[in-house]
Amino acid sequence: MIRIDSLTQRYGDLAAVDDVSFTAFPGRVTGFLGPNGAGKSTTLRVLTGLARPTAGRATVLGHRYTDLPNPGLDVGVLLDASAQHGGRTGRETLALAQRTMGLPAIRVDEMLDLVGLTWAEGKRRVRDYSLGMRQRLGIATALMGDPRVLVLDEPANGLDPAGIRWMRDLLRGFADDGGTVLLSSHLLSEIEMVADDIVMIGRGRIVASGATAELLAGVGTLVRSDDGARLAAALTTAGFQATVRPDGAVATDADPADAGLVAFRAGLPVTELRSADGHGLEDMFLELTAADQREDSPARHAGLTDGASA
Ligand SMILES: Nc1ncnc2c1ncn2[C@@H]1O[C@H](COP(=O)(O)OP(=O)(O)OP(=O)(O)O)[C@@H](O)[C@H]1O
Repeated sequence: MIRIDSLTQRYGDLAAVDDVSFTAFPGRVTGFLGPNGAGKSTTLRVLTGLARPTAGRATVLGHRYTDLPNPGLDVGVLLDASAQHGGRTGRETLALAQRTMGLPAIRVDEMLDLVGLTWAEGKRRVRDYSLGMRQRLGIATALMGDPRVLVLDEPANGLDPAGIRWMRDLLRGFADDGGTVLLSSHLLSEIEMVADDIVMIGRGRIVASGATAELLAGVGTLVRSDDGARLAAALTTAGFQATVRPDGAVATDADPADAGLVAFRAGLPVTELRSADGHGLEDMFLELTAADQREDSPARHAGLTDGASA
């Protein structure tokens, strides 16, 4: 299990991570989703002891990462595959990790096999690896100590479609065996395919979190009039959740009949009214991110911003 509790990380005036709380549970893949600069890497750096937080706490299996005696045996980490030492061969990279963790030398060959790097590729220097090969090598290092928790920052970067499927199957298998997986991505399609739970972050704050299926089901109804802001306000006043999408339509948890009635009572002619089922996570992600970037948006009052446990 991974717990992030009221985590804040400031750089000068910027709150790169602003009071973020969520939990990643065993047996589940938790997708940490957000646009560039949202605060994902900063959160993962604090979680893995590379940065000290301004406030709050991040723990793996109940401990701070830096308090784990041999962290590689508990948590596998891949933060930046391109940062691996270019002068070492893949095999040397793995051998270093194997010795650091006090594991038998056979683990090097086992891990090369597991991630689909050949004997010849293992002998090549990392600087001659493609990004996809570096991701595979990074995964091999992360899995070396047979950990119960995996923390991965954008692991699909550089992988070809077959590699992406391989990664997805690997993470699924790891979680199905009882492991905890936290992976960050700005690729909605990637997260949607693999994550049981999603934590969405925008500008350092959680904008939504929960089971992937529930987040999708929560989209509800789409209603449009010529004044989206007034319509959203009327729906919110009537006790419904409502978010103005970038295209001006309002997404609400009211059913279509209630949404139509609220618009009628507010004197707003409805130009479109339909179930929003079938909207992909991408729409929702864009809505929530856009909403997060507007101060005092309806979404901020819609119960989607409480940073509840995933
Ligand atoms: N060491 C630092 N000093 C100052 N600002 C920083 C530092 N590290 C990160 N930031 C800023 O904090 C914010 C969050 O960055 P972070 O790298 O955590 O985002 P991210 O969600 O991982 O984005 P990406 O998908 O682009 O990797 C950004 O505005 C970034 O410029």
